[in-house]
Amino acid sequence: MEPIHVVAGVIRDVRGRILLARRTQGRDLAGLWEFPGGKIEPGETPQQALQRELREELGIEATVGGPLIAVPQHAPKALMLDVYEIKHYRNAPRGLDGQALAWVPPEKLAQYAMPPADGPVVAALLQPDRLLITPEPVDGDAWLRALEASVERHGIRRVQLRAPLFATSHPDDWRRLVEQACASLRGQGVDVWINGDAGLAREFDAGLHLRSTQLSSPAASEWSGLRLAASCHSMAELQVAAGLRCDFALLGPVKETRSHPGVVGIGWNMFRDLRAQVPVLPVYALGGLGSADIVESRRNGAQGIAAISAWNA
Ligand SMILES: Nc1nc2c([nH]c(=O)n2[C@@H]2O[C@H](COP(=O)(O)OP(=O)(O)OP(=O)(O)O)[C@@H](O)[C@H]2O)c(=O)[nH]1
Ligand SMILES: [Mg+2]
Repeated sequence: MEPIHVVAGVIRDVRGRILLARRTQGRDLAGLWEFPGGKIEPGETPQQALQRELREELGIEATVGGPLIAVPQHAPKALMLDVYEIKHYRNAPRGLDGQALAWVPPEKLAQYAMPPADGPVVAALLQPDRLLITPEPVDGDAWLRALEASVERHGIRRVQLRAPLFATSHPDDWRRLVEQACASLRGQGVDVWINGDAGLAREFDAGLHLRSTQLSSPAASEWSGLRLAASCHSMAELQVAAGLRCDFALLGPVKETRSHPGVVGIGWNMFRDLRAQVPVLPVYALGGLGSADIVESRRNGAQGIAAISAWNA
């Protein structure tokens, strides 16, 4: 069955607060908060549909801006939640269907109970759209300096410290590098994640980025209290990541990569289809992608791009 195409708007007031509407009784998902909007009718463009919905539901005349993210969802209902920024609008929004309205500071959005597909929308508003994954160090000091420079040059706000070979062959050097990297990246305002090692994540108060192999035997007690993210290659792994309430997952490879030559990517259609199985979970796309792919990734339901090669040059 074709998914229902739903358009919704991010409407801000002069203080930067965002408008949520509460779904009224007697409809599906009653009582949950949502971004105002509704279903596209035959013959309408998404922008026309959104203008009409906002006129009908809120009494405003809106100018639709750029797309934020389009979240595909398979179940419980097949839909595509296609969200746009509202550039400006005339009239003060009112709940014309009797729905309650709330102006919510962005950092408080997570306190409102929303439908599953809104999870990635809120993440797209609040969290970084690019995630840098480190390469293996050759020389530790050079690795650290290069990391700081890449973060600066590419405007990176989220980093995964990953070096499985070096971490195994030089565990003490790796621990020291992780310590230095955490200190310096935090000074640059970066959210730091550590690949695979719960002990290091705990010691340096970073998130734990789970390898896909760790998802097959979840060590819930060892990970308790840590922020979790996960690398996934299949629907089953994505479902484990969602079950662990990961902050986000990585899914790929979308295209063939320099680090894995000869491994064919899954492509955007497959990416979208897989991520639609776990609507609530923010998912970065990776594999042969960089800054130029962020817009397309958002059209396919991604939080953005994760990459080694693109941002370590
Ligand atoms: N407007 C809106 N709909 C959402 C959001 N998240 C989400 O899952 N949906 C789902 O998308 C569908 C939107 O349909 P709707 O009920 O608002 O449709 P509508 O305004 O055209 O009115 P209708 O109820 O008369 O059909 C619902 O199944 C709703 O649960 C959201 O943030 N905003
Ligand atoms: Mg509606």
